[in-house]
Amino acid sequence: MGHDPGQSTATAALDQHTGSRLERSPAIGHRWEKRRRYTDLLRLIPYLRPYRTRWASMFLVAVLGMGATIVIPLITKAVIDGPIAHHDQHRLWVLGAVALAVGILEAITWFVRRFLMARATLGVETDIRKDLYARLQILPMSFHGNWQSGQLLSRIMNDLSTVRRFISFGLMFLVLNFMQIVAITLILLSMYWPLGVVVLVSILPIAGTVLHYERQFTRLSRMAQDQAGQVATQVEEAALGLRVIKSFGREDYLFDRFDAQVTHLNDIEVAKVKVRARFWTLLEVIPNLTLIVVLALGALAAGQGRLTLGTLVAFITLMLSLVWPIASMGFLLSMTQESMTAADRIAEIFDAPREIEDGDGGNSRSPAGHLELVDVGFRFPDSAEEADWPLRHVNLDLKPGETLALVGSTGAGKSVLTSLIPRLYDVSEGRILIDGQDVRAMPLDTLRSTVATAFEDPTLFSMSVRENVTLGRPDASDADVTQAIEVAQAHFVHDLPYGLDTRIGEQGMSLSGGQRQRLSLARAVLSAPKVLVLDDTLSALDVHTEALVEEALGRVLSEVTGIVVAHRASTVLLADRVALLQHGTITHVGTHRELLDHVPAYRYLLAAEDELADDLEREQCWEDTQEHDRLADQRLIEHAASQECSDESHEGSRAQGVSR
Ligand SMILES: Nc1ncnc2c1ncn2[C@@H]1O[C@H](COP(=O)(O)OP(=O)(O)OP(=O)(O)O)[C@@H](O)[C@H]1O
Repeated sequence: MGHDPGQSTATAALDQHTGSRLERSPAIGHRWEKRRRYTDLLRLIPYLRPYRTRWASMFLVAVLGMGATIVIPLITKAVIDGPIAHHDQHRLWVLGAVALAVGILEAITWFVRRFLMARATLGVETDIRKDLYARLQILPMSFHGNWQSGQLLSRIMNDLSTVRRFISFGLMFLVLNFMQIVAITLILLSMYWPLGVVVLVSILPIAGTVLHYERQFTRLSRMAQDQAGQVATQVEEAALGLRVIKSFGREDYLFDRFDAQVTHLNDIEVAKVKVRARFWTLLEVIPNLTLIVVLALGALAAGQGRLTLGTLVAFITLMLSLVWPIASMGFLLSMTQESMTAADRIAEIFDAPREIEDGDGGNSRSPAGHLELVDVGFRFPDSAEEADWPLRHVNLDLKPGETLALVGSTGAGKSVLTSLIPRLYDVSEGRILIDGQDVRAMPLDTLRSTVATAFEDPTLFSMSVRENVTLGRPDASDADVTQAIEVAQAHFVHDLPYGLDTRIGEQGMSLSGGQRQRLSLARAVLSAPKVLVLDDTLSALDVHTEALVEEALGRVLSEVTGIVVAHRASTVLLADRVALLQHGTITHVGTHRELLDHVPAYRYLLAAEDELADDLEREQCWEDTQEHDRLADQRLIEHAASQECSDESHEGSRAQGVSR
């Protein structure tokens, strides 16, 4: 094949705009070229098992239809060489009736096959889709960090539909057409072998054409599918980031980016169409050319009496019935290539390593919540060898019921550290223990019901407020929900149009940042964990609401082991001790006051001086108030005592008076 400008444009475009992304990402890459492409498609075939009876019936009906297609020309031959040649009207009626019956049978098989097809294969698509979704749920954070959600979306929607179309339609016709071509060629050879050989020889260029275009088409199919994922990502980002885009007035900029991506998808599709057009044209032209040759040679043979007229008519009719199966092979083979690359993209998700394996250590007793980090080190799974470790030699020991504030500069690794506890990531070295048991040995269900996290950037789902809050504990009673809402000071939910049953928008966008944080906090509190992790959960609250939440949270934290990521002194005061995270490790642990007094880095981090001063003042004020209250109480007691004394003396003197 010569140089294809359409294809090169598409390739260059993809390299420029998405190729770099594809190559960078270990998850996508061009691994597919090295894979055994057929096996990925074959791996999906077992999904047909529950529907095998329907599929087998569909196939049998289709074979019956194919048989009818082949039989009709043979009846035609019998009619021409028999009743017509011998002027036998009775046999003509009989054979005519048989031909009509076979024609009706063929029509019925078409109808039944289509009816069965939908039922046999839509279920397959649904089953694979459910399994894919389940797989996405258990794949680790590192996988989701690497993959654009648009790529996942396009795989779970477009690629699966491509595979389903192939399984329901393409695969069956590929097999049927192949059977039809072989059967008709054999019949043609047996009818008049010289013409049969002509037909057989014409299959060679057809096979050559298929082999020639197959690789190009596969490559372009894969590029188009990856690019469709890029487009889906752009749409998703534009929808989610609409507020930012509008506020910066950058709609045109986003549109241009989208336009570029869609144009590249278009270029690839055009390149695909060009390859397909050549491929299909040859597959259409070759059988038609063969037909012309057969017609000429057949007419010659019939003229010389080596072939009956009926045989020639049947031969040509059968040849004509070969044109569609051969021509459609182009379409079917391109469909096969597309579904192979689609299956390959689906297999990349199924094959992505799980990384976080379920622990099998049984621990039946309910955990107390003693949390230990022993020489913990962490680096991201796909980070370069020479990259720094975000965390190294981290040691912590939190007794049940103790709360620790984790303080560190932005990007110090606080979130990463907290995400190691529920095993969103696994430690790279060292151990995390809960009640002496390594978290990696705990069943994930147990671990994640033991540890609950409220994140700084809370995600809410498109469901009711109640469903969002009870996510970690679906069986929570109304009283529990009310209590969690009380702790999180999320009373605003009662003012929503349908209260707790109000459906909140995509990502809870109809709520403010602080409202979302409070629902996320209520969710974490409600799940009644033994270890509660609050990753800067109160950052979006105003000081008054924060103070109310902290007061209620203090009660919750006294019953669980808590880690509170804190940037503000007010939050730190929730904790019994504070740990300072610097340079990827815990450098100091102590009380807030100890660290304030002795660690300049801590002082620098926590206090804008005036905030610190306020804070100290508040503490001092609180202590003063306590002292004041104590003194007041003391005075009250003394006053009451003196009252009692004076009353007594009064009573006494009255009594004396009376006695006197
Ligand atoms: N998925 C990731 N892959 C690679 N590096 C990451 C990833 N997530 C975070 N990091 C890096 O790890 C470091 C620690 O991030 P982390 O989110 O824990 O910081 P943090 O202390 O919680 O910061 P902040 O106070 O701003 O929330 C940062 O340098 C960050 O860039």
